[in-house]
Amino acid sequence: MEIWLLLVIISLSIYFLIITIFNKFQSSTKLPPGPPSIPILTNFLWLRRSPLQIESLLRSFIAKYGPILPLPIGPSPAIVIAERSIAHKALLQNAALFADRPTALAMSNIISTHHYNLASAPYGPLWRLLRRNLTSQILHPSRVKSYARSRKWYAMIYLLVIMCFGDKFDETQIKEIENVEQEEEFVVLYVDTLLDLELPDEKRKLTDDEIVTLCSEFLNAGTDTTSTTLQWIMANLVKYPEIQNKLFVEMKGVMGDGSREEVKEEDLGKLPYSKAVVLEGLRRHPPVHFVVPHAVKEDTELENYVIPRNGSVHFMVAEMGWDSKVWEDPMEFKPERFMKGGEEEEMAGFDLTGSKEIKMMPFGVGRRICPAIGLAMLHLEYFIANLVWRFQWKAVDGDAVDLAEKIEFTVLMKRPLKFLVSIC
Ligand code: HEM
Repeated sequence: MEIWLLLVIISLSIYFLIITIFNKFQSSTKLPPGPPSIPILTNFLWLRRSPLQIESLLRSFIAKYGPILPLPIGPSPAIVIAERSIAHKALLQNAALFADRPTALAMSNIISTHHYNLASAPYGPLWRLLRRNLTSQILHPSRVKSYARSRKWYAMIYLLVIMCFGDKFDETQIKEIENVEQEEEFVVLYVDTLLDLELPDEKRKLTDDEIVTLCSEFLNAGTDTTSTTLQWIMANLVKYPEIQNKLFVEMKGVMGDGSREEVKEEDLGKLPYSKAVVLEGLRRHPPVHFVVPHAVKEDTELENYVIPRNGSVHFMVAEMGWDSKVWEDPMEFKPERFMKGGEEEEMAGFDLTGSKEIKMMPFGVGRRICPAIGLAMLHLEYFIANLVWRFQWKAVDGDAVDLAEKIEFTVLMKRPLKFLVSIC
C-alpha cells in the first residue's frame, strides 16, 4: 500500500477515535441503552452491511433494547426512533427543537453548494425563505392544479413509468409523452422565483450554482419517490387482480360507458377506493424507510434520555406504518382498511400529517414534512386511476410478482415488475 494512503487511513482512524471517545464521554450516561460498541471496529462492521441488513439488525436491537436506541455508526451520536408516540413527541410536540439537520460532511457541502438546498438547510432563516418560496410559488394548491390540467408534470412521471416498466407502451404513446416539454416550463418558473430571492444574513442573491442545486434537488426529490411508489402499487394490482378489478368497477361508476379516455383531476374526489389504494401503497411500501436525518440544536430530553446536539436522529418510517397495534395484518396489502368500516373508519379524514397521532408517516411529519405532499398524492391518484382505466395489467404466467426489496436512493423492487398489459 502507498505510504500516503496508509498515513491518511491512520490519521482518519485517530480522528474518528478521538471524536467518538469525546462524544461518548460527553453523553454516554444519558444516551438510551443500546448494543455494546467498540470505537472504529463497530463502525467498520456496521458499514460493511447493506442498508437492508442494517434495518433488520436494528429491528432485533429494538426488540431487545426498546424503540429508541443509539446507532453505533459514524463519529457523532446517532439516535434511532422506531415508535409512533415517541416520533409524535419529538416531531410534533417539540417540533421546532427537532427540525434541524445534522451538520453536512465536507463532501456533501461540495455537492449541495453549502446548504443552498432545502432538505439539508439548517432550521433557520435560510430554510424558511427557501421553503416558503417553494410552497407559496411552486407548490401552492392553485399552481398544483394548473400543472395537473396541463398534464405536463404527469408526462415527466410517465417517462419514469416507461423507464420502470420497459417497453410496455406502444411507440405513438411514447412519442406523445416525450413531446411534452414539461421540465422546461417548471424549471423556468422555479428559476424565476429563485432569482428574486435575497438571502437573509448575507444580503445577496443566489448564485447560478446555488440555483442549479435547488432545481436539481426539486427534480430528484420529486421523481424517484413518486415513481417508486407507483411501481409498488402497480405490483400489488398485478399480484391481486381482485383489487385492480374493484378499482376498475369504481371508475366505471364515475366515468360511464368508457367513451371518456382520461380520468380528470376533478374525477379523483369521487374515487375513494382509488385513494385508499394509494394510501395503502404508501403505508405498506413507503419509498423511503427513514426520513432525511434530523438533528437538535441543543441537548434535548426525550423519554428521559438526552438527544445530543452534535448528533443525528433517524425516524423509522416503515416500522411505524407496519405497527400491528394500529394495523391488522400489517404486511398484507388491504386498501379496504382505509374505507368506511375498515380500520380507518373514514378514509377522507385520514390525516397524513399525524397531527393528533402518527399512524404512518411516509412524507415525514412536523416542520420538515415533505412540502410536496399535496402534489405527490395528486400525481399518484391520477396515475393509478388512468393506468387502470386505460389498461388491464396481468401477471406473466409462471413469473409471480415478487415483493422483495432492495435499497438504492429509494426502496425498490429487487426483481423488477413483469406484467402483460392490454388496452381496456
Ligand atoms: C410519493 C412521493 C414522496 C414521498 C413519499 C416523499 C417523502 C419525503 C420525506 C419522507 C421527506 C423528509 C421529511 C423529514 O425530513 O422529516 C421529504 C422531504 C422533502 N421532499 Fe418529499 N416526498 C415525495 C415527493 C416529493 C416531491 C414530488 C417533491 C418536489 C416536487 C418533494 C420535495 C421534497 C423536499 C424539497 C423535501 C425537504 C423538505 C425540508 O427539509 O424542509 N418530495 N419528502
